[in-house]
Amino acid sequence: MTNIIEVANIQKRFKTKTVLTDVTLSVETGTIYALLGANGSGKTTLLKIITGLLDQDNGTVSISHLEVRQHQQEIQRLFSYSAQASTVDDVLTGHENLKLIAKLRHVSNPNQIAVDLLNEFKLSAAVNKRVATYSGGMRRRLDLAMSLVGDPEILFLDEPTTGLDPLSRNDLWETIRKLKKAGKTIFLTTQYLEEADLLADQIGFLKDGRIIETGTPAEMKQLAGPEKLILTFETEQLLHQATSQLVGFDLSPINDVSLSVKLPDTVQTVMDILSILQNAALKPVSFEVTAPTLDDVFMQLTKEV
Ligand SMILES: Nc1ncnc2c1ncn2[C@@H]1O[C@H](COP(=O)(O)OP(=O)(O)OP(=O)(O)O)[C@@H](O)[C@H]1O
Repeated sequence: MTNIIEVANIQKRFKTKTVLTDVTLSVETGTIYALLGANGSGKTTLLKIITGLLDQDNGTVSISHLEVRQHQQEIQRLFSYSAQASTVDDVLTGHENLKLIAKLRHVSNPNQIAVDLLNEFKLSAAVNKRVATYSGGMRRRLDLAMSLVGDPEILFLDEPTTGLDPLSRNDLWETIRKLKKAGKTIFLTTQYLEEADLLADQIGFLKDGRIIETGTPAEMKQLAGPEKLILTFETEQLLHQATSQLVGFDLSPINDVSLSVKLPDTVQTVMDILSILQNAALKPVSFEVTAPTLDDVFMQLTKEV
């Protein structure tokens, strides 16, 4: 696998405000990279720098081994950029919007491209309707369709599902997955942990102008610690008895009748614990193994030190 995007030591300040301190990341060809960060953490600024819309103060960006600032024109053919604010024209229909972009990008047969993309993005029913009448989900789908005119290798999507209802969000996730299957490289920004978890091959966590953690969703979740076993007993007294039997395990009380146990080796530790409880005739009313979520990691990483 080769890296199609390489970002090294990017710094950016607006007047006296430093937004990006030192950002380094890379994206493998044909994968989805999710840049995760809170509001105002600098995601859009970084995206604009990577796509050459904004100049950095320091550091380098290359796409397909070409330095972005030196090769603006060659690079622009390789990617599309879907900004947070929709760029579709409200007074035009979906078909007209697509045809216009196709003409601007000098694509042959703009009419056919528009028809094909409207079909692909389930917008054919609205082909002759003005975009002003579209729902948020349809508008985002049209945005994405427009970004595919000219068949770019890389798609930059700035918060693609912000403001969408859960159904439209799911639809869009499905579309993004399909685009990856078709070989596209996708770089998206998001505030949604679930989105990063479900879509990304790699997540970069942006905070205080740096990527403070990076990894697969599974690796990121490991930062929040191992899985836990939640045990619930019928009475407080039974819980006390169980606690005194489970010496040497990493226990934390949850409430009067429940506790959690950290599981360094999930299956073995659960078997050991249940066997100890069985021998002591202490039957819990329920037990559940819980995996850490990206929410746990987010909480941990955004905690002020
Ligand atoms: N042109 C500008 N001039 C001055 N400050 C700016 C400019 N653009 C962005 N900023 C500031 O830089 C910081 C990062 O903004 P940016 O839009 O990159 O964050 P973000 O992570 O994309 O946030 P959001 O999720 O809210 O879109 C913010 O504090 C913002 O006010």
